[in-house]
Amino acid sequence: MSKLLVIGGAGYIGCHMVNQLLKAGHDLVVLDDLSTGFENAIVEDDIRLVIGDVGDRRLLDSLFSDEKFDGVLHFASLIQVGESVVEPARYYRSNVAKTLTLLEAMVEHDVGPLIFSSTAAVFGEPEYSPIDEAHPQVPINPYGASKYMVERMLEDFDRAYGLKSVALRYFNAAGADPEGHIGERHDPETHLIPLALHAVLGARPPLKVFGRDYPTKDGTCIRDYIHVTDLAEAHLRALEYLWAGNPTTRFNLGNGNGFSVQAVLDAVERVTGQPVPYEDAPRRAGDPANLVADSRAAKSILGWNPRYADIDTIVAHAWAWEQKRVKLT
Ligand SMILES: NC(=O)c1ccc[n+]([C@@H]2O[C@H](COP(=O)([O-])OP(=O)(O)OC[C@H]3O[C@@H](n4cnc5c(N)ncnc54)[C@H](O)[C@@H]3O)[C@@H](O)[C@H]2O)c1
Ligand SMILES: O=c1ccn([C@@H]2O[C@H](COP(=O)(O)OP(=O)(O)O[C@H]3O[C@H](CO)[C@@H](O)[C@H](O)[C@H]3O)[C@@H](O)[C@H]2O)c(=O)[nH]1
Repeated sequence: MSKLLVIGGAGYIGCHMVNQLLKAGHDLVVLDDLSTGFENAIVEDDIRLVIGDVGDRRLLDSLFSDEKFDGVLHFASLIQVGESVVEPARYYRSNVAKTLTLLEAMVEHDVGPLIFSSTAAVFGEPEYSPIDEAHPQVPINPYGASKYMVERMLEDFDRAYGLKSVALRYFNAAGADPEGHIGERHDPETHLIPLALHAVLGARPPLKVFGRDYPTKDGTCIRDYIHVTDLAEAHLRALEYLWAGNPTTRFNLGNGNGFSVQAVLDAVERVTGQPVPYEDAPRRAGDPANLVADSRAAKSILGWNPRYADIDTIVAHAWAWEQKRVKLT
């Protein structure tokens, strides 16, 4: 059993990670400021939740003095691309400066290794597809740039101070815990699958399809949707990889299958048995036409094998969660 610090563990991906780490028998402390997360997303008993900011150096010093951690998983970040263009200062402060504070504290207290939540947005407009780890990194918005900067810091911190890390670049995180206890809860919600499900439930106005004039088969944008449980599994594998003494690196995480916005709406109709109310809308600024991962490195090096690659399964798990949420409210 290892002792782990999960930062941002009350958020969407973090709470699925907490669930999986507990199932794997690890001992956890969650640090979260609850700015976008939910205390009741941590459904398990006996977890120490520290409510605080990852940029609070005194808090980190006391946490790292109190407990001896075998690793840190860092999910805490601002995550909205559009907002990052309008408020870059907040994004660089939150995602870069606060992460730097964390890295400094980890080095000083000799804590490691680190698993960092990165994103496909570090690549910008793709030059080829599927996107592998060698693809040039030219982020086109402050959100992607902030994650790219942290990736660079991680390389430098390894070289200079020996801090070992893996940056995991998620493509489109989707779905929910197959057992139905937890799921996606962003406020405001900006992601396609929950918005389409909310439109089916009548909880929101019709979904806006952002652009039908992309150079794709049906004119809508293509993305690689990866189940949140499979993402969590990759973190466990990445921890084991680092504990085995392997070097600092980064991996792209997706299924390698692209689904257009229209194909996702078709899947939502198949799963819910109801049409998705939608209207066509102009393109959303900053959306690349096609983002699909080449995850062969994660598969061969980490032994990662996504279990829920089927888009209907991903949507079905999200649908089960959304129906439960509606009953809860
Ligand atoms: N959702 C996706 O599709 C996606 C895709 C690629 C990468 N990511 C990355 O995955 C990570 C998690 O994303 P998510 O969708 O779960 O987001 P989320 O907003 O649901 O979770 C983030 C969590 O971090 C906490 N947090 C934010 N700032 C904090 C701070 N300063 N101190 C302490 N806690 C703080 C929030 O309260 C929240 O619980 C992020 O780093 C994001 O950039 C997400
Ligand atoms: O109301 C909506 C919402 C989304 N879309 C489209 O659906 C696709 C997926 O959009 P969304 O679910 O918002 O995800 P992305 O914008 O692809 O971004 C996600 O995936 C990125 C990596 O691929 C991460 O960096 C981001 O954090 C994460 O939000 C895009 O083509 C959008 O244009 C719509 O047409 N209508």
